[in-house]
Amino acid sequence: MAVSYIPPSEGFWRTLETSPTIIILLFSFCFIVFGFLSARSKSRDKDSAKMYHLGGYPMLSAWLFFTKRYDFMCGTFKRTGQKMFRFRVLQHHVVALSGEEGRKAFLSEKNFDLQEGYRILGGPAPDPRDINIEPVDGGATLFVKHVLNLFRKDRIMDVTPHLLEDVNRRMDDWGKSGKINPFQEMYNLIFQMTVRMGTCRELADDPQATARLSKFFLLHEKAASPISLLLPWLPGRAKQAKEQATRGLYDLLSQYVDLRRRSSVRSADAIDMLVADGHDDATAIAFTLGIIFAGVVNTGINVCWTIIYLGDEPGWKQKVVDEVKTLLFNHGSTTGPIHQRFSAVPLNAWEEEMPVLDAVIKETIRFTMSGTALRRNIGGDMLIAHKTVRNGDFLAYSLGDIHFDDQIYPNPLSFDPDRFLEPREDASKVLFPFLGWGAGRHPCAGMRAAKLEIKFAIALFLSKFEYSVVDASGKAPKCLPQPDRNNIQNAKPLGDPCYLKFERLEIM
Ligand code: HEM
Repeated sequence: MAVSYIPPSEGFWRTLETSPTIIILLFSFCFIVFGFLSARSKSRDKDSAKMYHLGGYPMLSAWLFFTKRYDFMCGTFKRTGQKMFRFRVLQHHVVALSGEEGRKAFLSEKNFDLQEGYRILGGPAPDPRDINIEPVDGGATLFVKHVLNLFRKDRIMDVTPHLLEDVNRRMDDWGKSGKINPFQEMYNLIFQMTVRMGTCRELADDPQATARLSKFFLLHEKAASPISLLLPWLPGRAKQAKEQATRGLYDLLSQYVDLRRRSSVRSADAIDMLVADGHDDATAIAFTLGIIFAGVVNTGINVCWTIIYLGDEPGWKQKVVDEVKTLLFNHGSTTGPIHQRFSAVPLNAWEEEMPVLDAVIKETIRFTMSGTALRRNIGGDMLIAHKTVRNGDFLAYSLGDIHFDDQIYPNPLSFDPDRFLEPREDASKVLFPFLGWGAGRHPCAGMRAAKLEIKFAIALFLSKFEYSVVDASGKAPKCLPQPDRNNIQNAKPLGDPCYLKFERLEIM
C-alpha cells in the first residue's frame, strides 16, 4: 500500500523549537513581511472597488478572525452597515457575506469549495499530512461518500443495539447517584458511539484503547492556539503537541487497520469497509480520523447543551420524558434491561415519532451553532450582488447571521423549541432559514447518525435518572454557562461550570 513518508528535517527546526528568542525574531519578521505585502496590495484592493474593504493591518484582522471570530464578523457588519466586506488574513483575501443574497450564493455556488475553505482558515482537524504522511486518495468527495455509506439505514439498524449497550454501560459506571460534568461524561458517550460506528468492534470494545484515542484527540484540540492556526509551520510547543497527538492517533488507528486487513473474515465495520474499498492505510486512517473528528466535535457539544437546556426547562423536559415513554410503550420490548427494551424500537420510530425531542435538538443547535462557515472560490472571478469575488478569495458566512435574525426567529436569544413545532410564517419566507445541518451543496453527511446518537443518549439518560442542573456547590446555578461563540471549533461553555446532579430512578 502506498504511503509516502517525507522525512522531517531535523537540526534547524529543533534549534528553533527550543529557542524562544529565535521564535520572537521570526514572528517579528513575519509581521513586517505581511505588513509589506499588505501595503503592496493596497492598490489591488482599491481596484476591487465597490466592495467595502476593511484595510488596516492584516495581522490584526487575522488575529481577530482567529481569536474573536464571531464578534469580529457580527461587529464589523453592524459597525459598517454593509452586507459584504473584504479583509485580509495574512496573505489571504477573505470576503465576509451576510443577508439572503450572500447566504444563497455562499451555499449554492458550485465554485465555492468547502474543503479548501476550512483547510486554511478553519478549525484544527487532525491530518496525517501534519506528520508527513500523504493519503493516496484522501479527496473530500470520496470522504463524504464514505460517510453517507457508513450511515445507511441498514447499517445503523445493525449497530443500534451495540450503541445502546455502550451508552448504558457507561451510564452504569456513573453509579446510582452523584454529580457529573456533562461536558465530559455526556461528551464521552458520543465519543464511544462515534468510535463504534466509525472504526471497528475490536477498538470500540476496548475501553483503554478508546480512552487513549480520546486523550490524543483532546491533546490535539488543546494544541490549537490562534498562533498555531495562523502560522501552522511555526516551530514551538503547540506544533510539537499537535504532531505528537496526530502521531498518537495515527499509530493507534493503524494497529486496527492492520488487524482488520490481516483478518480472514470481513465484518461490516467501518474500517473493513475502507479496506474492502481498496484504500491504502493512510487514506483509511485519514478517513477514520475525519469521521471521529466530524462525529464528535458537533454531536458531543450539542448533546451536552441539549441536556442542560432540558434541565433548565422543566416543562420541555417533561414533554420529552412523555415522548420517550410513549416510544417505549409503542415499540419497545416489555422485558429486559432498559437499553435492550429500547433496542426493539425500529429506526423509523426513532426518526419519525419524536417531534418534541427533534424540536428541542433543532432549537439547541440553532442557539449554539453560530460559527463561521468557510469556502474558497476556485472557479475564476465572479459577481455576487454586483461585487467581485476574485478567484482564490476565501468566503466566510457566520451562521449567527441567520440563527439570530429576529425577523426569522423572534426573541432569538430565548430557548423556544416551539418555533420548530409550529413553523411560523417568518421562517418560510426566506431561503435557507436554518443552517444547523448545513444546506445547499454541502448538507451535513452525518446528520442521521448525529440525531440518533443524541436521541439514544437523551432517551436512556431520562429513562434511567432524575436530574437537575447544579453549580459546583450542588445548588441551582445563578445563571447557566453560555456557548462560547468565538470558539472556532465548537460552542464550548463560558462562565462558571455546571453539573448534572442525578439519581437512578428507572422511571420507565
Ligand atoms: C450535532 C451534530 C452535527 C452538526 C450540528 C453538524 C453540522 C454540520 C454543518 C452545519 C455542516 C455544513 C458546513 C458548511 O456548510 O460549511 C456539516 C457538514 C458536514 N458534516 Fe456535519 N454536523 C454534525 C454531525 C456530523 C457527523 C456525526 C458527521 C460524520 C461523522 C458529520 C459529517 C459532516 C460532513 C462530512 C460534512 C461536509 C459535507 C460536504 O462536504 O458536502 N457531521 N455538518
